[in-house]
Order: sequence, then C-alpha cells, then structure tokens
Amino acid sequence: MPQPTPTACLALADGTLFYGTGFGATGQTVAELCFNTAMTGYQEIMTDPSYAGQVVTFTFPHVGNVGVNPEDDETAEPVAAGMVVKWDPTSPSSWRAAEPLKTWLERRGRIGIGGIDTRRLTRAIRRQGAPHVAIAHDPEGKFDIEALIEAARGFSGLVGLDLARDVTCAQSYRWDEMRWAWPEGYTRQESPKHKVVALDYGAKRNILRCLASAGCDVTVLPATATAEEVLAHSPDGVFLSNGPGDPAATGQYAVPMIREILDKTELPLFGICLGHQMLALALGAKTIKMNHGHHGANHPVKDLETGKVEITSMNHGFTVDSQTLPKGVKETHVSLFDGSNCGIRMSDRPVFSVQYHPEASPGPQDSYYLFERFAAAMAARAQFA
Ligand SMILES: NC(=O)CC[C@H](N)C(=O)O
Repeated sequence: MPQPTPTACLALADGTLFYGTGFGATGQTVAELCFNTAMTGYQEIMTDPSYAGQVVTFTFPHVGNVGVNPEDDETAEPVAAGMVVKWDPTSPSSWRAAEPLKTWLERRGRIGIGGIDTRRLTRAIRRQGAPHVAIAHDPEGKFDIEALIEAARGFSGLVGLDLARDVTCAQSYRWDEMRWAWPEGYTRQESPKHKVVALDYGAKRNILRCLASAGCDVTVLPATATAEEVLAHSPDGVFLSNGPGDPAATGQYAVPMIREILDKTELPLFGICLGHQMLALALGAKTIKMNHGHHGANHPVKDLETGKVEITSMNHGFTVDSQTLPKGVKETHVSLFDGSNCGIRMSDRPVFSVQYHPEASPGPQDSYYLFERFAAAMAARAQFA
C-alpha cells in the first residue's frame, strides 16, 4: 500500500529521524523529549505547567478519543511544547467533548505528530536519557532535515533552566473552587478553616481544588513573592506548588524565601513536586537530573513510616538526592521502581513534601490523605496558638 506523504518530522539530537502525520499547529519547536505512560489524561498532561520546555511522547496509543473540554485544563493554555502519538488522533466520542484535540492544539499553537512508532521512540528516550528534540509540521511535507537536527542539537536543555517564572501567575488571587469528584472515605470541608498561601511555580488547578476541599482558604501568590509578602497574609500554612524546569535554578528567589519562612516561623509547610525539590534545597539537600524521569499514573511509592504502598501519578525529571538530606530531615517515601526519593519531612515540625502528585486528576487517589495531613497540622497548631 502506498504510504501517505509524511507531514511531520521528529529529529533527535543524535540524528535519529521519525516521520509521521502532523496535527495541531504548523511550524517547528525544540525541547527536551520525555514519555508519559498514563492511559488517560492527555488534556491534563498537555496543560500541566510542569511540562514547559518538554515534548511529551504518549506511550498509550488512544489519544484524542475523548476530545477536549473546558473543565480539564490544569492551566489556561497548553504548556507542553508538543505531543507525539502512535496514531493520528481519532474523532472525539464523549458527552464531555467540546472540541477535537487537533483543532484545540492548533488554536493554541502546539504541534502534534501522529503515526510514530512510540515504542521505538520510548526505547530511544530511555537509552539516550531525555534527549533534545526538534519537531516540524508542514502540510506540504517539506523538511530541511539538517537544520532540524541542528535545531535539536542547539537546544540548551533543562539543567539550570528556570521556567517557573514564565508560567507563574502575574498577580495574586483567591481560589475557592473545590474538587468535583470525591476520593472514597473523605468528606468535603464545606467552610474554609485555614488560611493558606500557595506559591505558584506553575500550579495545577486540581491541587488548588484539593487544598480548598481540605478546608483551606487559599491565596495564590506569584513565584517571586518574598517571605515578607507571604507573611503579610498571616497564613496558617504555606503551600509550595509543582512547576517546570530545574529546581536548583530557583535558587535566587524561591529557595531563600522558603529558608526565611523556615527560620522565622514554625508554620506548617507542604510542597508538591517542584515544591518538594525546592523545600529539600532550602533544607540543605541537593537535587539531580534523572536519566529519563518519571512520567505516568501508575508509579508505586512506599510510605516508609507506615509500610503502605501508594499508586501515584508522577511527572518529574529531577529528583532529590536522599544521600544529601541533612540531620533532622527524614526520607518518608521512596519509589518502588528505582528507589529514588519521593518524600521528606522535618523530624520536629509539620514541614513535609512529596515528589509525586497527590491531586492526580485523573489518576490514582491513594495519596489524597496528604492534603488532610496538611489541614490537620494547621488545626493542631491553631489549638495551641
Ligand atoms: N511536576 C513538577 O513539579 C516537576 C518538577 C521539576 N520541574 C522536574 O522536572 O523534576
């Protein structure tokens, strides 16, 4: 059978080429390439601000089949630089679909490539360790291959890159929307009890919903807010969000701000993903780049304090080096895939964080208890205030 002319091309920095069918925006983009193994949630993945600077390969083949809708965005715009899928996305079939994935992606200026052997590409990502990539989409099928490979080689990578400033909010705002679906065994706190300042390094909306649902009155502040600005809100607790880029690159603003909060107050503090990594840095530990990171919705994590295993959602390319945790900081969770650090806490204070995503929408709900733990820490403190 004659093959259709390819309308998209993907080049890895080592010169490996993949041809496919383009969808979404036309043009060219360069980024780091990762793979995500989740079976659902392509819209949440594409709009998760933590994916800034990355093109996502979806290992699950059915992408686009439920279209996109106005409710599932984790932020206002897609943030991932592009998407790679096995097949050209199918027409949407869902009562919730408001638009097909292809036009949504096109309107929002992001390139997609279908018809790619994503198993072969995923093996290349694992072997090469998050390679740099250039993807091009041209309906005429005209590609300057040499220039595309050069563009991939020219990408400077995520190490040392501060992207949180690019995706944070411009101004502070209040958040009161709650979760729509309820994890089993938990009750919704109807009225907020705890004033929480949430630092937005690229916060996913469902994290804010989870905080509100656990009884937090949430004020979101931009990434560069100082400790003084945070404390001016007289919070009962401080939350550090997820976000893109290298945690060590936030050393100019976020890490010193967290250190100051730790030095000046005894406030409960909770961090997720980038927030976890920055808390670890503020406490004196180090972060390192992983080979190909963790991106998926079925990552087993062991809670070292209870022995329980949680199935978690993950999206990170850096990790806290547990060998560098200082005295007084405990490793609380580890990945059962590779033993990497997944959680820490201070031994003597309600200051804790996790590498994975307890808000997980969609995804496993096992880790929702962490939001309740944060609320309980604030309630306990209020009792003795
Ligand atoms: N989801 C996140 O917050 C990601 C954190 C960080 N950018 C990493 O890749 O490790």
